[in-house]
Amino acid sequence: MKKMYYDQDVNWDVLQGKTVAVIGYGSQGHAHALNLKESGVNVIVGLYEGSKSREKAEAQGLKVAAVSQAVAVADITMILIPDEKQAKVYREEIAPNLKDGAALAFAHGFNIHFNQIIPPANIDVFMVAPKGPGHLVRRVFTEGGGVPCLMAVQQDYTGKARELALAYARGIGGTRAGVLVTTFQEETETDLFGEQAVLCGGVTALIKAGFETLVEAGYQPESAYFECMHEMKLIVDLLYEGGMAAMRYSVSDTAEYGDYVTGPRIITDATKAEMKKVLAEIQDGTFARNWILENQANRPSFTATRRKEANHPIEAVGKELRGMMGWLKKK
Ligand SMILES: NC(=O)C1=CN([C@@H]2O[C@H](COP(=O)(O)OP(=O)(O)OC[C@H]3O[C@@H](n4cnc5c(N)ncnc54)[C@H](OP(=O)(O)O)[C@@H]3O)[C@@H](O)[C@H]2O)C=CC1
Ligand SMILES: CC[C@](O)(C(C)=O)C(=O)O
Ligand SMILES: [Mg+2]
Ligand SMILES: [Mg+2]
Repeated sequence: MKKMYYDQDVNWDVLQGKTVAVIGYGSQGHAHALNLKESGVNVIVGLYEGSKSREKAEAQGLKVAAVSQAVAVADITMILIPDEKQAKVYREEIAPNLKDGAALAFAHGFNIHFNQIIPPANIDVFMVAPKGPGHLVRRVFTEGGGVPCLMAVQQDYTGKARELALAYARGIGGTRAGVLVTTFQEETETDLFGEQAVLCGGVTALIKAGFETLVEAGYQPESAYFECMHEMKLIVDLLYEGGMAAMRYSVSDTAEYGDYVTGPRIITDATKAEMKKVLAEIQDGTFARNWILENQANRPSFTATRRKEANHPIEAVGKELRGMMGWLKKK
């Protein structure tokens, strides 16, 4: 197995006396800022004038400043605003304020790998990319655990970039779970592939196809929802905790037999061939170009699809059923 880095491998001293500017206070931003602060790091959150997030960050005990001011006082600037907004904010507010020898950090390699941000030579550039949604990076940390991270160094101007990245990963809880060294290219391509083909695109397409098949055959939507969406989390929890063996141990032998004979009829060689095409379009920049152009055109296709997806019948029945689950309402 490749070397994995854990808490005991970290030189925590490299963060002593340093200030981290966390730019953005959304999914990843709030998790990084709060986890770092609770790990004893001096954090300042950078937001724009009139940002909706300001009140929340301040209420949670964080210092907040304009992006330019936060970068100017920071030793490490972690960019945690949406990928499609990063290049403009970098050009206008971050680049002019970066100190010689400071570090610029990312949680995803898109803008560096696809040349949307080209940093100057006199800074460190690293990535700490949690392999999980920001709200879970925060929740798991408060429960004493961590989310595994990928770590990469693109520029090592100070000679300390790797130590700094590892210490940063510890500050957000990553080295509790394990940190793997990678490159910006590998993280960018695997992350885009994973979210499109498996984690987000693949899973939602599978759930919708299952739900529609049952409802179109005359079964109750509530029953189809429990079967295809609600129980997905409970099955995935077992995969998370103990791999496929733990899931197959807990389900009935009838389910395990069905898993073996039917799974390969659903995800076929044709599905894998399509996955390879998706990966090729990520690798050759086609996906990145389409996403950048979609944003330049003010997201017509993204907005229309988001609206259509929100109106899928599984969302209406799910909302009603989840409304009766008191423990979910509290979250
Ligand atoms: N979401 C995730 O779990 C993961 C994300 N990543 C990566 O992390 C990065 C951040 O993604 P994510 O957390 O989803 O981002 P979000 O969409 O959650 O970021 C929203 C935050 O950015 C702020 N923001 C928006 N525009 C600006 C601006 N011009 N200046 C300052 N702040 C601004 C928003 O403020 P307001 O609300 O006031 O508009 C809000 O606080 C990306 O690179 C992404 O690929 C990596 C792993 C997982
Ligand atoms: C799976 C989606 C993700 O890559 C993530 C939570 O890791 C993202 O970009 O949000
Ligand atoms: Mg990801
Ligand atoms: Mg991603």
